[in-house]
Amino acid sequence: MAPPFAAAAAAAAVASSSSYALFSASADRPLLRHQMPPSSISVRPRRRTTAASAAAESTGRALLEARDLFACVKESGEEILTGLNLTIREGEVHALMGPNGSGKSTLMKVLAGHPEYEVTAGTVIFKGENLIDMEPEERSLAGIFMSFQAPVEIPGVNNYDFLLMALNARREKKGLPALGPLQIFPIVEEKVRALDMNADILNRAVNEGFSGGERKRNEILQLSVLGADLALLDEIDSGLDVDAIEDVAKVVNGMLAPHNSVMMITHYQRLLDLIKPSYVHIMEKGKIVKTGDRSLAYYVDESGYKDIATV
Ligand SMILES: Nc1ncnc2c1ncn2[C@@H]1O[C@H](COP(=O)(O)OP(=O)(O)OP(=O)(O)O)[C@@H](O)[C@H]1O
Repeated sequence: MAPPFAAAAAAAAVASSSSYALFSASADRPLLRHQMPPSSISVRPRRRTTAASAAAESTGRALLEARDLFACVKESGEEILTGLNLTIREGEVHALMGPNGSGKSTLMKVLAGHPEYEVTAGTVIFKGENLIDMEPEERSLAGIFMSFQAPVEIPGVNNYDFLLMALNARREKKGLPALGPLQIFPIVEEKVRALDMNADILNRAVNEGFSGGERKRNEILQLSVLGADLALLDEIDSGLDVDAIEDVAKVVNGMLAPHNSVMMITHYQRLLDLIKPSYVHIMEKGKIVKTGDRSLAYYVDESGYKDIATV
């Protein structure tokens, strides 16, 4: 039997960003309309930041500001985010760490507009606009991209067609002419090579039958082709071997530009050695309880964190 959302997803792939397509796929409902975050890609390796230089760097314009954010699971009403505050400025890299179940993934999904969650109090301003009022596809259009901890399949939607259609939808929104398959192929091919992916992956359905590592790389491929002002990366390092993490980090670093930002969830030091964070946040019970520079991550172990009260 055909997957229930396959036809809708195929149509929607033309029109929507990957993040919205994936929400819709997981929520088993049809996708809506075109979205196209700006693609702003240039290369600028991030330098290591000390606490002092991190503070000194906080002069960029605020990209995202969350204030006293509370959110619950829509179905059960269970409160997950419990008064979270966060400011991400242009050009910054934020690492989100903390114990299992502290709400890190939920925060990202709430920011991206996942339909399973409801914001019950607080505000989120993204590029000067009220993010909470925006539909998921509008958030994507505004420049938010989320890569999932467990990327879902979109059966029946060819991976290359998905990229081409999503990219052209974005270009259309920006008033740019559509590109033909042959025009974007060299660009996509170069990015596939940078991620050390097999080009055959472009001819397969999105994530269908992909290994865990291939799914993760495919998420980063989407990000690098489509671009984002704010990339939310949920454990892009989990399930990847060392070489793969280096490939992924290289691509993410290559996308960093003065005006775009990254927030990444990780449990591991090694990712932070490769993608240098401006700030590290420790999350506990639905809110950020500690913010510091890279050195804060050394207090985090694989089960979450050591005694944060002593940090
Ligand atoms: N849709 C949902 N339905 C029910 N409970 C949920 C849902 N989403 C999140 N939760 C619960 O909210 C809490 C926070 O989950 P979340 O995935 O955000 O944590 P996390 O910090 O990302 O954890 P991990 O490090 O294990 O990935 C968990 O107890 C989780 O079970």
